Amino acid sequence: MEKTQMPVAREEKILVLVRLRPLNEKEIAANEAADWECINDTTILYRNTLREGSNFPSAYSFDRVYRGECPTRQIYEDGTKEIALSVVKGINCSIFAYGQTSSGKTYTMSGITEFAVSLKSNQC
Ligand SMILES: Nc1ncnc2c1ncn2[C@@H]1O[C@H](COP(=O)(O)OP(=O)(O)OP(=O)(O)O)[C@@H](O)[C@H]1O
Repeated sequence: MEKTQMPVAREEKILVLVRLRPLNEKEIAANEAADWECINDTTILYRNTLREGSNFPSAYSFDRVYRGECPTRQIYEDGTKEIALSVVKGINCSIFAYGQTSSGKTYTMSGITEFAVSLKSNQC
């Protein structure tokens, strides 16, 4: 196929967002420090000194990353609202959370579900 006949690149269908959880009371009391830091809107940095000298990269980029203090509302607005609206319009899509235990999956998914439900009831 000639280059001019190549199909136009399709828009990306999968969006990967990373949300850092703030340290909880127990972690603060134990003087723990967060291992991850958002250094801009798309990159997180691993800053555990145990990894010093390792060959693993310390910066990882995603479609969007959110600091611990970022409210669920913001994550909903710029990360998942459009997807929720598509579902309301009958387009199949899904949102799922992945992460280690106590990382905030339930907290985030319950929060965005509440916003999505209020969006749907506002549309009825
Ligand atoms: N962004 C956040 N801001 C404040 N508190 C948070 C945040 N994320 C999680 N938490 C709190 O951290 C604790 C663990 O969160 P959560 O239960 O959502 O984790 P989980 O990933 O669903 O855990 P598990 O895999 O064990 O079910 C909860 O007490 C929750 O309220």
